Amino acid sequence: MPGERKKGARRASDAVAREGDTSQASERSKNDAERSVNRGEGEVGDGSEGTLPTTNGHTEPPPKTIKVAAGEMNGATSHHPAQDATPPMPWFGMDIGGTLTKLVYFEPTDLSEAEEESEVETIKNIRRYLKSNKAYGETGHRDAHLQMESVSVGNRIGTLHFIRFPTSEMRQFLELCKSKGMASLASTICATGGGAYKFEEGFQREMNLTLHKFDELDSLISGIEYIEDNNMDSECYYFLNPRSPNLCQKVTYDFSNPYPFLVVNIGSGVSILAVDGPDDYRRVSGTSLGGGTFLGLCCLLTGCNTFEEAIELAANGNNENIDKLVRDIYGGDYERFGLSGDIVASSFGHMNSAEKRANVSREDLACATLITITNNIGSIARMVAANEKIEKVLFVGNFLRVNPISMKLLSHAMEFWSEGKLKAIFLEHEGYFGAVGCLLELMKTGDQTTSSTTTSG
Ligand SMILES: Nc1ncnc2c1ncn2[C@@H]1O[C@H](COP(=O)(O)OP(=O)(O)OP(=O)(O)O)[C@@H](O)[C@H]1O
Ligand SMILES: CC(C)(CO)[C@@H](O)C(=O)NCCC(=O)O
Repeated sequence: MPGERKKGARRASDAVAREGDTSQASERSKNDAERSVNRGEGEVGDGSEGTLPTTNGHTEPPPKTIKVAAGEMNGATSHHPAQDATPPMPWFGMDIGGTLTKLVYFEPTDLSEAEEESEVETIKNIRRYLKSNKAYGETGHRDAHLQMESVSVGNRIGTLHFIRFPTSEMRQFLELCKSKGMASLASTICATGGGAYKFEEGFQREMNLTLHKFDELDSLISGIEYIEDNNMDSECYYFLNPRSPNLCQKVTYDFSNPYPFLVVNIGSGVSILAVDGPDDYRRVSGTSLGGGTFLGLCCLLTGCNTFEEAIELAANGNNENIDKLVRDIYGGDYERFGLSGDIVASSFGHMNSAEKRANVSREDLACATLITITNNIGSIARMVAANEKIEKVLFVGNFLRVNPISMKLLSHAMEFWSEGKLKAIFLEHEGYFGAVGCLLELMKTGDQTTSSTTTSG
């Protein structure tokens, strides 16, 4: 595994007031576990527009308003010295992953009079189109519940909007961009993820757009640090009593003293990073058994077609019809080594029996697949954490979207197998950090990478 130390990701929040000198931070950490948030078993999002559930299936809270330091909330008529240093609008960060493309759109809310007057119609139309819809074409979605208001990016104040679509729909996305006049606006778009390389030529050919590429792991880390800084009261959480349906609670986690921590990014595949400081991380491990494996196997085994369907099936299944448990082998616990009878001894271990195979449901198959993949990721994360002597483990990536089963399993596995030493921490913006990091890079570029807007629509 590559273990090269990477320096380069920078802490990027600067202008937003961060509560927290050291004394406040330690006060906060004392209170850490105690600010509990309503918690229930998550229902599965069906992706239907206007009714997107939050991560845990609750009704969307109103978009969060972030505190901004005095003097930073410029009115619409004020002038920004910073505006000369920002690239031409519109401002997007794009993470083109193996399964999903994530798009973060930064809408400035501090436009000066001059900017408003000079803003071309095409940009106004794009803003209107993005904001007035939650669905774009057949498969694009805006996660309105994740929207962040009054945030500072590159010395500008505005709203962050979070949008995703399947990477397999890239051609349709390019068509949509063309139809909205995007191709005529900027000569460069900032992108990260493997697709920034794979689709570079396509963007150039179809849209006459040059992709300005950023490394996906640099972007991931800087995006995590930025969002955590700017949404610090409600970004990180963990589960208390993850195994108990009645006692399980989602609790906010104070991450104001973060280093060192491990990031387990569960996308199509899994990357594991050790983060030792703001500019200091290494990719220490990874596995090809990730979110893509779960979805691929589930489609094969159950005939389902979407991630949402796979998760819903899993929520209604019983893995014990598929997996061989310790008690199926021992008749009870394996006491000598602390293996309780209800631990999975062999994933899919019952499936060599024709009789058992005849009695399994699609739900059982989806459930066992989800548990198999999740437990394997949990085991690897635990071994890496032990190896690196790191106790805080951040799980991110869209595999955790609408997936409380895996989050609770990971929470339990981390705590149980480490005898309480390791903590599984989750982040509300799950799979969007790479795109955010990419946006931060764009906002640093000024006029260097993008040509000025020349057309009106
Ligand atoms: N609507 C969805 N469609 C497809 N997969 C989804 C969806 N929602 C969640 N997922 C899960 O999220 C995974 C993709 O996560 P993510 O977007 O973080 O990774 P990626 O960037 O596409 O992959 P990689 O980083 O490996 O290139 C899928 O493999 C699937 O398990
Ligand atoms: C290839 C990437 C980095 C693409 O995001 C990701 O899918 C991944 O980390 N896969 C696992 C590769 C490994 O076995 O380490």
